[in-house]
Amino acid sequence: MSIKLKCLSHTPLRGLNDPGADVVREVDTVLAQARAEVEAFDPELIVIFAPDHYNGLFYDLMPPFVIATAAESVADYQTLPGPLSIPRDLALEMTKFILDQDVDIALSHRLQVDHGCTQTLEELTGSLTRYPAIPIIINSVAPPFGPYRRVRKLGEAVGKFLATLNKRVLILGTGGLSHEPPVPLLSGAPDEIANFLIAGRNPTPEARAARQARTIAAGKIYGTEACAQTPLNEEWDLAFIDLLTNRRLAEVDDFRIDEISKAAGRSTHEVRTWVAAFAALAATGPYAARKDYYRAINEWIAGYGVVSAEQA
Ligand SMILES: O=C(O)CCc1cccc(O)c1O
Ligand SMILES: [Fe+2]
Repeated sequence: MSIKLKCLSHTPLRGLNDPGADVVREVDTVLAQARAEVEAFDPELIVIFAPDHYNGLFYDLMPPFVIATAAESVADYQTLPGPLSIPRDLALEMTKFILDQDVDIALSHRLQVDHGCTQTLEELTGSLTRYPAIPIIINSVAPPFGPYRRVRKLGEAVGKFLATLNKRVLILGTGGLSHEPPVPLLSGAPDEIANFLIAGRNPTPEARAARQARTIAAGKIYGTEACAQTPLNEEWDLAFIDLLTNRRLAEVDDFRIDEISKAAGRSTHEVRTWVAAFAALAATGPYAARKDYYRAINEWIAGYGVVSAEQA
């Protein structure tokens, strides 16, 4: 068993509403390096913890955690279409193992995944099918959320399963850090928006284009006084990265959902995927982690970070 981890932000505005060329180049360089490391590691399995943004999962039945044996990209924004390459039997075995660890997880034999999963797969591997990958979706965008300690337990269960395999495994977490894109809330929503949040699967191309235009417009004013959304919070982001790299993961058990939403934005909870990823790695033994990159990037609506770790 050999395990490596990468956690990084995603943003569908990359390429659609870019910051200055120097910042774009900086991030390109960081991602090229990360991708080269993945290529050199040559993983036999990827486990990707990802959020969903009302593309695959809706309030008609909103699960806290889902694992999939088959999944297809909805190709939102500029992401790749097509199926992921999921090892079906191994995903089923992992599901049973997680349940046996007293962690409830929903199972999908036909999941739709969005940029929250596919962007990172593409950035780190060049496609959606380069390596066998098992996606685990953690609800991070559609409140209410369970406590962070449950996410840590989920990660632990996954890590214990990975420790039983004799494989090179890459664990990925995608999303965060601080940010609040214009994702509507069900609470108080007018009927049309409520209907979308409850049962908005497979929107028309026009609806997708309108959503993309809304996000781009938000990116153009994000962080200014004209913007109603909670701004980026570099201090929160760096403290969170510090907690991970200093192996203080247990502290997430004290995280307060509402406080984080207020301090760093409602979508900051995508860091739940990072918590699960690190908990999985930590369950396999001691680890060493490093911060590869951080910058608060308003144009992308992203406290943008990249962190790597491996067994020590
Ligand atoms: O739900 C949507 O369509 C917007 C999603 C979105 C926007 C900006 C930064 C992100 O990280 C992100 O996920
Ligand atoms: Fe996101």
